[in-house]
Amino acid sequence: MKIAILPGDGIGTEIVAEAVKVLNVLDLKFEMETALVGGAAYEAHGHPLPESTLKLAKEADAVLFGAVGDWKYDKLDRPLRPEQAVLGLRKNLGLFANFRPAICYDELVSASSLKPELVAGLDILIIRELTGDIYFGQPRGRRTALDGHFPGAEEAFDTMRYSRPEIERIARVAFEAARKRNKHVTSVDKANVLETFQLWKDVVTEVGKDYPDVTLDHMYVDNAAMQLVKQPKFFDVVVTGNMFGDILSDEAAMLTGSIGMLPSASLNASGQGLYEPSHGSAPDIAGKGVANPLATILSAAMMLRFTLNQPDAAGRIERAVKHVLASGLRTGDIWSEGSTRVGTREMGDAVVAAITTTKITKG
Ligand SMILES: NC(=O)c1ccc[n+]([C@@H]2O[C@H](COP(=O)([O-])OP(=O)(O)OC[C@H]3O[C@@H](n4cnc5c(N)ncnc54)[C@H](O)[C@@H]3O)[C@@H](O)[C@H]2O)c1
Ligand SMILES: CC(C)[C@H](C(=O)O)[C@@H](O)C(=O)O
Ligand SMILES: [Mg+2]
Repeated sequence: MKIAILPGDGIGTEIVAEAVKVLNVLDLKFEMETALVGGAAYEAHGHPLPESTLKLAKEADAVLFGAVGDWKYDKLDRPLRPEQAVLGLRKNLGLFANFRPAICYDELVSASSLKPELVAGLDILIIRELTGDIYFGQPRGRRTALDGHFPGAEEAFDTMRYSRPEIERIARVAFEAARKRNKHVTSVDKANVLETFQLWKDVVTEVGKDYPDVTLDHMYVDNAAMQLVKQPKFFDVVVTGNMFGDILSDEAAMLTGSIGMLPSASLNASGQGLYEPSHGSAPDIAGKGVANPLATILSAAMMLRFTLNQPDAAGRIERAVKHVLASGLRTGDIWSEGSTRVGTREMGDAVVAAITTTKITKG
């Protein structure tokens, strides 16, 4: 089993180091190879996604990714910006299905932004389409406006688009996932305004006919943003497009206590996957040793379950994380009165200790 390790920038290097530490105590044989990506790769090779990094990612069974980006690259031309690396990996590896589970652990109910009764037991799966939509649609660019409110002015434009097969395949992923859960899919769109999302709604409805055992409802994205904080437990599986999924998953993160708790898996049609926390490189706390590594550690668990066929090892990591939270250890983002504040490394060490010494994480 070969894992490409791409730590990236900012807290990416700090949190990936902890996930690698956890993988190393599982008594499994992995070959791990590390490569530069994002701003770090731009500094060293002049490109955020060098050919050698892309090749390594393509050849590996799975990719463990940290995060990329920093404000200091804001002035670079878009193709050279660190964020293009993550988009390039998603496109080149065909990683169209992004799973972002928002689970509120019992121990973190008080860390959530919502009242305890709204989030206790919360378990939502956001399924975000990851290789289409306005993120990748062409044409895009800048030009002089010929019409609109200010003809003659400089304007910029992007293209929102989805094809029927793209919508069909992500819808099937969502219905299949719902079958293994609470059999409820909410498709989030903006069909009242956008042609793209009228097609989205039509296709999801058609695919839904093949899954009569799964309840399907449709919700406009603005209402979904509200319902997520009004009654989050209404949701089971949420399926949506690339941009709405990006925004709603950060919102859902705060139901779980912190974006530092939200792992993700991005899969292609053959099950190969890239695993990364849903958050970014957090330049505001980078280098301080305070970032929460649990989203990355939980992403490594998803990698073991989804791509590397090691569900027992995945379960050991997940139980170890619960055990550590139950013991009261908290990084700053999830800290509350009465708990013990720890840094990134101490949190990783505690997960390792739970795996290696605690009986409850075995078997
Ligand atoms: N997949 C990715 O690589 C990815 C994802 C999102 C953003 N980004 C990039 O990251 C950079 C920063 O973006 P941003 O500030 O909008 O989003 P961000 O997710 O990096 O940070 C948002 C806030 O959450 C906090 N935070 C994030 N992860 C945390 C963790 N593990 N523990 C504790 N606190 C955490 C940060 O300190 C910050 O206050 C930008 O360049 C952006 O493009 C990259
Ligand atoms: C860094 C950026 C390109 C990325 C996205 O928008 O998909 C990030 O916000 C995410 O959620 O993974
Ligand atoms: Mg995002």
